[in-house]
Amino acid sequence: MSALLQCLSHTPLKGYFDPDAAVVQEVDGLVARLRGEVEAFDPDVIYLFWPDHLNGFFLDTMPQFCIGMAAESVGDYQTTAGPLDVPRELAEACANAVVDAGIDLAFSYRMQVDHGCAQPLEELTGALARYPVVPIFINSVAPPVVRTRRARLLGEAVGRFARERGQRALFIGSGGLSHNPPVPQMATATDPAVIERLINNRNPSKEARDARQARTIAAAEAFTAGTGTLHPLNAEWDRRLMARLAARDWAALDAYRNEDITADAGGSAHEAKTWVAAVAAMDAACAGAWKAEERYYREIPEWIAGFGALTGRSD
Ligand SMILES: O=C(O)/C=C/c1cccc(O)c1O
Ligand SMILES: [Fe+2]
Repeated sequence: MSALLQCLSHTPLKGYFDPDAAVVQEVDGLVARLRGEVEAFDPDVIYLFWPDHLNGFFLDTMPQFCIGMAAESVGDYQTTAGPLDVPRELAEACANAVVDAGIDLAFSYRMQVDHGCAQPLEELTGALARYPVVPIFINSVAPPVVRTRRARLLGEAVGRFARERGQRALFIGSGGLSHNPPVPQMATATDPAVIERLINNRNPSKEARDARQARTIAAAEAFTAGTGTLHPLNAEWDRRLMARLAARDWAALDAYRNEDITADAGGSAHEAKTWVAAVAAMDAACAGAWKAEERYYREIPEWIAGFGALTGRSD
């Protein structure tokens, strides 16, 4: 089967609070190369594993996994608002196959996606709707969150489905690695307004969105200056995870404990489960016949990101 894998960190802080020009140029160069590879591959369909940040999924009902049969971008930070090109029948068939494989997942005919989905789509393909895309949400910010093993099983089920379909498939994992942006948690929230935003903050006003973005930028500035309270980045943790993914060391990957991920790499490092799912999907789609390549890693505090990239190509 002809398949391509691109796992890439995202960050909405690009363009708002940037590192040195040389680093921006380095990442721009990386993204341009990855996009060139996607264009050359010319996928029939993209399966995009993505984490939301309390922009489309809230604590009124938080699924662990959700597949979109139709989806639209909310346009947070610098991402574009508007519809994705979701092939409805394919997404429905994928959901059927995944549930039939024993992975319970929610589904949505009105999925709202944020930068966790829109940024990699725009960066890797040039537009929200350049290619048909099946968006697959993994809860990564609202505990309890799934273990890595469940993300692997989800990915494998999607990969087996893609293999049966036989289309040229691009698998994307968006997010991670170690990082801890200022996302409020129900366990520690005391302000009723914050609690209400956690439970339901769909379609906020422009002022509310701008205020949230300003809070994130201020947190990034303090983090970079060493005066913030955010969990530090952890390059060693990130590099080890990337090596295990590249080696498809499922025993080691399945053994990650959620409490260790939070303690070692920060609350939003759970986003790396999108990489686990995407690598597992690639592995199942190719029946193991593919090669992984670690493409990039750098700690970028300005972007609150252990920033990495991993590519896989079918043999
Ligand atoms: O949702 C937000 O407001 C911020 C999200 C964020 C910040 C920094 C790095 C990331 O990967 C994020 O998703
Ligand atoms: Fe994120």
